[in-house]
Amino acid sequence: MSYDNPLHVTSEIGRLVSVILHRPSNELENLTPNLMEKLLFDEIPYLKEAIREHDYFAKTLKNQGVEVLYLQDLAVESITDKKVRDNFIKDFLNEARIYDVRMKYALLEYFDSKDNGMLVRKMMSGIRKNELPNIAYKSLAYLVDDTYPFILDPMPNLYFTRDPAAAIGNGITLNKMRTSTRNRETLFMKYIIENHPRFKDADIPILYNRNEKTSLEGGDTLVLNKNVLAIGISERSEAHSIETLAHNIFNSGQSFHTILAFNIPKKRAFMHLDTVFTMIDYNKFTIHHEIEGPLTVYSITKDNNGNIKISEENATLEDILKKYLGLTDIKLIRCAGGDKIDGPREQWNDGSNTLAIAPGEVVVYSRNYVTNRILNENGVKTHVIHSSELSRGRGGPRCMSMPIVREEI
Ligand SMILES: NC(=[NH2+])NCCC[C@H](N)C(=O)O
Repeated sequence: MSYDNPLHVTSEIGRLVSVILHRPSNELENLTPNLMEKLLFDEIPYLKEAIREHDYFAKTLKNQGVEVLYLQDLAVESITDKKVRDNFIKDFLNEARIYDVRMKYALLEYFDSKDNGMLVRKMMSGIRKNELPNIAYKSLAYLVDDTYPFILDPMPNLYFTRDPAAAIGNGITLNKMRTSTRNRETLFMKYIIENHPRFKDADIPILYNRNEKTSLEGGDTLVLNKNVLAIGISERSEAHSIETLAHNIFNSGQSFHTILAFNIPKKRAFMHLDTVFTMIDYNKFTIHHEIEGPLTVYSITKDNNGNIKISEENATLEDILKKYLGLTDIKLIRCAGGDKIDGPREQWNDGSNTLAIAPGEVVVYSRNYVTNRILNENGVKTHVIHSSELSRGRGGPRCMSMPIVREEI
């Protein structure tokens, strides 16, 4: 199946055609206990095993006919032009929180000496102070914080490709991330969209931009169908961002006419909407039972004068979904059946965070076996992947994937 546009995502469940992943690499070897909180990890994964698990994930997708693209390769292929490469390095350093000009210059020289492959790898993995021991000028900030081991912080969350950018229809959101730790990740997709031969001439609508003031992350954006989006107002995505996005989407000439904004609890276990809610079939959804309770959903539409209209929906989640998706029968499948112990345990390891690769067919983590069994009992086909190390970053199969093309449903 081929589409005129390199981005084509009009649902969460249409057969997955192409997806962007990131194979974890040395950035994970730069996690230390002191930095875990800042870098949004709860544990330190064992890299060798994480790679093995991730390769299995990629193989599972390829075996189902999915084209797997890697973020690192796309980034390298986007900077073949010398001018683009120079700008890329410049932008990267400007966002790296290195304020001393001489330090910046030393890094510029260091990056200049690398080929494109090594350049991208180093940007991702971070630079330890002891990698550049002979740096001629050490800034006061460098010297004062003697115990801080990095000149450039690593980006261990890169393998969650879902979050820094998201395809919606033929457009893309280049996200403004909630934390500065993840904000640098979005630069890669910006350069890819602007410069990679696969994307650069396609005139892709930018539905949200990384220089916005308020945050929006891809784990909060779900394309329910070609007319309706669900977006989380969450720990990571702010209400104002959703209004801006609504405005841009309604004016992008696409078929989307409604955004359902889910106001979910602002806490780490629920960081994005997709940690508590995903769509897995025409009428089936995974859900963490704690969001069924008091949950406010706002519908955002456009009135006849082209203005944005917001109304609070006073109905159950089930009725809201029925109403907006035009369905008569809906199944909400609770994480671990809503059990008081298994539910939160499996949700913590992304039991609800499934990646649909076709209607009723999902990729799931092996460790969430209670939820997986319930999915099977409900007629959902599960492709089970290993999950000892990958899950330590608090993200599941949906977080680890950025679909760019799905078949229409
Ligand atoms: N779409 C998602 N749920 N992504 C999960 C990202 C996990 C990552 N450690 C973070 O805190 O940002």
